[in-house]
Amino acid sequence: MSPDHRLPHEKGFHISWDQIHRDSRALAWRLDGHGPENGAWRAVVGITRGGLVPAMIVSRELDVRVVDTISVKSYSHQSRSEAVVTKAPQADLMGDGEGILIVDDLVDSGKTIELVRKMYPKAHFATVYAKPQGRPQVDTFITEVSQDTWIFFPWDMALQYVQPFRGTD
Ligand SMILES: O=P(O)(O)OC[C@H]1O[C@H](OP(=O)(O)OP(=O)(O)O)[C@H](O)[C@@H]1O
Ligand code: HPA
Ligand SMILES: [Mg+2]
Repeated sequence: MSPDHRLPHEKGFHISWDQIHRDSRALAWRLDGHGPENGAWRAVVGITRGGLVPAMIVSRELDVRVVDTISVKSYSHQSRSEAVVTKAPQADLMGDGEGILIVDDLVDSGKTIELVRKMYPKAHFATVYAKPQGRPQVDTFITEVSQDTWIFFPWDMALQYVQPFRGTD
């Protein structure tokens, strides 16, 4: 994608599979022992689709075997539209969210988590990455990036050839 297509984001932060794995593990370790039932979490819920990778890694690290999903759609390419829930997790599992760890890959404007938090006010919200505008919406995160940075995840990228810095004749 050309830089023009990335505007209005000034910068790109490109994350490899290895990096998201390490950062998701760091998130799990930070959350370990902080659940309400003897430190344990009742369930991990991933916000689709980006939250599914960190949710899987967190649930694996914390040995949580109950994993569910909530589907929220809010972005089409890089433009934001109204966030809508297109699939909810199991109602009897969720209750008001007490003991539930809800995981997403990142928080940007905070609108996605704001919507989910209204549904489950007692849940704990965790993201791997956070931008300043959405930061107040998350309880735990690992790395902050500036608001004008677009985060590129490994599932949206592919290895490709790049020209040498000095070019060729
Ligand atoms: O804090 P916000 O401004 O709401 O943005 C953050 C959300 O946007 C992205 O999801 P997206 O809606 O693009 O869907 P996807 O996870 O299926 O790619 C990202 O994965 C977060 O869920
Ligand atoms: O920076 C971002 N990267 C990928 N998806 C996103 N959805 C909102 N912000 C971002
Ligand atoms: Mg998402």
